[in-house]
Amino acid sequence: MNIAVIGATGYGGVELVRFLQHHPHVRSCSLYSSSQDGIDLSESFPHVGEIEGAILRKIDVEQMANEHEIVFFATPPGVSSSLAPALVDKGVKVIDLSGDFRLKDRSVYETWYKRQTASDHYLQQAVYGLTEWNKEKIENAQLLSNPGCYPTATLLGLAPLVKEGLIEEDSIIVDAKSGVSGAGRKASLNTHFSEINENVKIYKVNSHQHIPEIEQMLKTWNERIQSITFSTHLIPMTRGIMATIYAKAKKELTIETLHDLYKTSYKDSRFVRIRKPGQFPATKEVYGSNYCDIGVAYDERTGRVTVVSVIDNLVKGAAGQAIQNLNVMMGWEEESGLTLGPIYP
Ligand SMILES: NC(=O)C1=CN([C@@H]2O[C@H](COP(=O)(O)OP(=O)(O)OC[C@H]3O[C@@H](n4cnc5c(N)ncnc54)[C@H](OP(=O)(O)O)[C@@H]3O)[C@@H](O)[C@H]2O)C=CC1
Ligand SMILES: CC(=O)N[C@@H](CCC(=O)OP(=O)(O)O)C(=O)O
Repeated sequence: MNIAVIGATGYGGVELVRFLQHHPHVRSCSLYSSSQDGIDLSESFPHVGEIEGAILRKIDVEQMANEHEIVFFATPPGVSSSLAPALVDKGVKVIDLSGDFRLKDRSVYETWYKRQTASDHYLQQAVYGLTEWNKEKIENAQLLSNPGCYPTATLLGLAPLVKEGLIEEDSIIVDAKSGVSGAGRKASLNTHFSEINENVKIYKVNSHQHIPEIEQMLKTWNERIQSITFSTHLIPMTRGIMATIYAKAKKELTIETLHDLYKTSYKDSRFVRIRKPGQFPATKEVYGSNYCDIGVAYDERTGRVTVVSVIDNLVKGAAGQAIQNLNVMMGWEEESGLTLGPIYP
């Protein structure tokens, strides 16, 4: 299998390289850069060591289509929507980590991302890669749109409740926190040390681009869901997302029924772990791994459910889930290359 990674010099891309290096079905992959062709990836990232194919190559879609069966995009918005269609037309399988193909309605993308994306033909063809809940479509996907980091944590946390119709459709509130690597490697005023250290910042209030992505998926599970309240915070850590989700139950529940629902919903999901009643996950418990860990609670006084869902934004929230999707698309074992557990402490 000839694999290519575009954007290998970024955080998502180099995380793909880390996993692909140890993937049992991948012998080598070619790495592409729009700004550093001819340079060895280990110049930017000494931790990857001396690897085959480490010399970054210039992006040339025609030549890539001839050489590769699979191309990953780990690039900023706007790149895959302009380059991927030509690859797809030539029969290449594309896995895109950016948001370019996630929203089915172009006008919604333009409103939230403030830019243009690909034509409807490709948007409709793209399969949303929330692996645990979309496996049948992923198996046959040629253009795979990997979910955003916050949507992955949020949707895995909400799915059992929404699918079972257990919560009031207009009552969902998501309070999410992210480590700074979620913003990518490029330096910016908002993410440099003295802005982040000993600080917590809320950002993109009611305007985060992941709001329509989450709502789009929730609506496919329950068409009565219209909108959610979703807020994001930057916290002083490198990796990790915690999504704390609140919703009003339609009828009285018990913690036992809730816990059973989650256990049953994810009984065949290798990468989703449900905490025992009364226990909740922390981001360090998934650090560096492809796990999504979930804890649930029911407050008898208010009739509200609380769900806590944690992931590593660069793994289950990006490169790990992308490789999980590659495995499903190729008919390989779903956990191939992803079996390493979290790093702790
Ligand atoms: N960081 C995260 O936790 C997550 C990120 N994502 C998404 O994944 C994508 C990559 O994110 P991340 O790795 O964090 O970002 P980074 O900023 O760390 O890396 C992006 C890479 O894209 C390449 N690039 C920039 N402009 C272009 C261009 N015009 N054409 C081709 N390549 C370009 C750059 O490499 P070079 O200059 O070498 O070409 C750069 O290293 C983004 O869309 C992001 O939103 C999704 C989920 C989680
Ligand atoms: C901490 C941080 O800044 N996170 C980024 C995640 C961006 C991302 O993953 O963007 P797409 O999924 O839309 O490509 C953010 O909140 O915008």
